[in-house]
Amino acid sequence: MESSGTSGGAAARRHAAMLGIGTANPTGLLVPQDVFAENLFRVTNSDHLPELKEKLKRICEKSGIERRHFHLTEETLAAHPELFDRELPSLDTRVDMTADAVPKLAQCAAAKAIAEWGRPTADITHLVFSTYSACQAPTADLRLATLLGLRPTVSRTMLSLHGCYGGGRALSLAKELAENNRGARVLVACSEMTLVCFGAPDGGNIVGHALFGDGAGAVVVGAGPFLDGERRPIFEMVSATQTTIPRTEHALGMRVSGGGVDFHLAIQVPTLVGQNVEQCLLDAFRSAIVDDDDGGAAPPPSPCSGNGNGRWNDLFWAVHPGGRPILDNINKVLMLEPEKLAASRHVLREYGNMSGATIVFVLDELRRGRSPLPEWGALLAFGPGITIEAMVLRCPR
Ligand SMILES: CC(C)(COP(=O)(O)OP(=O)(O)OC[C@H]1O[C@@H](n2cnc3c(N)ncnc32)[C@H](O)[C@@H]1OP(=O)(O)O)[C@@H](O)C(=O)NCCC(=O)NCCSC(=O)CC(=O)O
Repeated sequence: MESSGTSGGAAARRHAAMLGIGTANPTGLLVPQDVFAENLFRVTNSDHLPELKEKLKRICEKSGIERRHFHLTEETLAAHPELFDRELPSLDTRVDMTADAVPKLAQCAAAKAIAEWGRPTADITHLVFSTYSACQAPTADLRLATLLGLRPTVSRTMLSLHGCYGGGRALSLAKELAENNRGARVLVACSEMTLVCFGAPDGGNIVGHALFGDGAGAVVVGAGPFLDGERRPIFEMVSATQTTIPRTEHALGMRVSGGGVDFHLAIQVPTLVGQNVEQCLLDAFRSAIVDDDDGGAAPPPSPCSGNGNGRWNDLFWAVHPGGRPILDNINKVLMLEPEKLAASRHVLREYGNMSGATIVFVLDELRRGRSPLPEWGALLAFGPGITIEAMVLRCPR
């Protein structure tokens, strides 16, 4: 596998850290998963496809999801039949609707992250925005910067169509920006809305219907020295790697067409992720170097095989819950105790797969947990490529 790693250069570096985390969901619709198939087939006039409806019900039952939030309401769908009638062109409608809704949802999450961070919005120096819903320029990051009142000098980067690894990539980029620009404070925002891919169910998109939901996550990232009023770091971002699994380009993908964004999810995705994840983790831990001036912190656990010695269980885990079998496979390959993936399963259950934003929900859930976290942890996110983002995290004592 091709793997690129960043740990930040010479010794005595200051690792970037997450200084504020916020999440948001649209207020439009909260749909319980057990009525999702009935609702979807009714509102899209698809009840003439009973076998497909039964299949969607089976998939929903096995999804590990209990409810999902959506921006689209039944009223909006009634006014815009092009959003579910694939004979009608709908890209204009989708572009118009997402142009405002996607950055506004990001604004809700970002406002929470900035409030927790504790410094004025004007202190944000960089913005990294990730979404699979960006179809026009100026891009959604500029709209978000305007909504938040960021400085005109804020340095913006837009990540488009990275899918579920967009959150991991944005955090990794934020780490590099923070560690290499003294005083930088980077706002990461991921905002995902299914209205860009919503359509009447057909055989090709049935799993996506059962999985994806709407949500936004935001994180303020900075490296020391820390400023007056800043809260103490939530998670230190010690090292990060990105790995592409060779010859899997066709397994997972998105494509913009006249009818919006189509998702392709091959049935092999959970197996492919399971087969490759441990090597990515080993690479990420190998590139982790601890600061000399780190206050006497123990070094990260040395890379280890999951075959029996159980060291992976010494960590806390922030894993993108791409789907229940993905979590099951990771659990099995790394021989994790069941509670290690509890935060990921909780987010999957309560919100579904919100693509790139999901990892921020998992981080938020982890730090809110009742019991203290172990010192060291691992973040994993996956998406088209197949691309795996891995990051070594440290929970400051
Ligand atoms: C769909 C599932 C809930 C089904 O659960 P199980 O696999 O345990 O159950 P199962 O084997 O009985 O399958 C139930 C039915 O779903 C069908 N099925 C399963 N996976 C399918 C797929 N990828 N495409 C089409 N059909 C699929 C099976 O054939 C079966 O059909 P029948 O009942 O007719 O026999 C699960 O496989 C799942 O969550 N898969 C998605 C994982 C995934 O690819 N996630 C990545 C999301 S994208 C992401 O996170 C990154 C990104 O987008 O960037």
